Amino acid sequence: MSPNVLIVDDNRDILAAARIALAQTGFSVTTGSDPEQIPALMAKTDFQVILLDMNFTRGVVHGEEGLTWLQKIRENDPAAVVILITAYGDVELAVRAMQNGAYDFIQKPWDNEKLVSTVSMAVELGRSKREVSLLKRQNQFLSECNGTQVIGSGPAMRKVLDLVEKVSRTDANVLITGENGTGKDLIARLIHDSSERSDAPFLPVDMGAIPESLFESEMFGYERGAFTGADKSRIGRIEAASGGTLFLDEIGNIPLAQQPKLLRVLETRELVSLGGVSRRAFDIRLICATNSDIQKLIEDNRFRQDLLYRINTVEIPLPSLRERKEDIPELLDHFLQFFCRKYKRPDLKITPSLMERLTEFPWPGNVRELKHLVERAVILAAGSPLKAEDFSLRSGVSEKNISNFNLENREMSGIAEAIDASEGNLSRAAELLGISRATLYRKMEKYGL
Ligand SMILES: Nc1ncnc2c1ncn2[C@@H]1O[C@H](COP(=O)(O)OP(=O)(O)OP(=O)(O)O)[C@@H](O)[C@H]1O
Repeated sequence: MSPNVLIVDDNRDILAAARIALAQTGFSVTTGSDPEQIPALMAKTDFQVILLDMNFTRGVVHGEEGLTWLQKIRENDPAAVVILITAYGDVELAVRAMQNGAYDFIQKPWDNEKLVSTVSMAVELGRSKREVSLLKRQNQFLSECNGTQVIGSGPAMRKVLDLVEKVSRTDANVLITGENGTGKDLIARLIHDSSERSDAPFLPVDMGAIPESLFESEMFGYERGAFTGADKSRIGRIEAASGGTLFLDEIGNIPLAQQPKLLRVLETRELVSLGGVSRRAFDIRLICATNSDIQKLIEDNRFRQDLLYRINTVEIPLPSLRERKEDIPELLDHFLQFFCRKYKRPDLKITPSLMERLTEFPWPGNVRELKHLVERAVILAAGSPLKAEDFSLRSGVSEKNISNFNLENREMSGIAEAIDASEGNLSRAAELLGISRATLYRKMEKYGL
């Protein structure tokens, strides 16, 4: 669908020239010569960009009319993207307009190419503003119904929350490390929500999901014509998070060749979009996360040390669930209550002996796996109290559980599953595992089972 652009100017020649230039490039253009028409036009059409003259009364050149109409437009639609048309050399007025919320200004007489590129950028900004506001509403909804509450009052989690509280008060770059499902995303959101940027967007980007060939255009944006198929300009993820927090998840997946480009942009806090020439400043708080051993990636020359220095001003390591077993009963109770409410089931209980078994389970997929299995148990259980089978610990792996490929994790969960299957009979468990009882004891001790 072509973007709708409204142009309001009392000079009909200006209207005609702008209409021709923009319509030729695929915009759907509406014009008006009297600003009084603006409210009615805005009620009828959803304009992605409004181009507004500064002076409408003959002989008046101080621009107050433009500023008044800018304010009215923004009252009507706070997300409206307005570009002001100013007389040549009236930079002071243009600056005032931008302080009052205009996106940009264009001086008369303009160069058509500049007009088209300014309007294209403005359309993109409006689009990403709407996306971000949708994302914000989704985030809010998710945290309300999914409980972004961070559960865990044991010493390991208290240490994490203490760090979170300290970094939230600053704008420092944070690196969150931990196995899959330990809550890296949750902690990143918590830092954002507790920071001064909480009213601005929190924009998560999965670095593993961006193909190398699209890295620059996705992150830094691109200009129209930058590559085949770039039929309009687009801002990148960094600018889309402007004013808020950019959360780069799976940072270990950034291709090595792209790392110096990201480093430069983070150092200078300025970027040039693909195919562009001008530098644009941005203002973001950066949080990164990884489940990889980043030091190992550096040793293997797959991650740059200087980029790590840039992103890990403060590092927050998240403990695996095995390392904070004390929180497991609390997490089970929390999710049990949450899913019983969600699925309108009566209060399902976990007996103390099952609680003990679940606390001893190694949970290779960490909190995500625990949450997922509680949800399944609540949906499928015949009644209260819940039984071990309701948790199907034997198939207890979560979709995203990459740490499951770790041999030690596999051994540990294999042993826990065998003990589970033999209902605590260790001779039988050793038999199932094809090892001696003594070896089983040794391994149980090793894994704290
Ligand atoms: N301490 C916690 N309290 C409550 N819920 C938690 C906690 N930690 C994690 N969760 C929940 O577990 C699930 C997985 O958490 P999250 O996505 O934050 O993990 P992650 O470390 O980012 O995982 P991945 O590395 O796979 O992206 C989410 O539903 C999250 O809400």
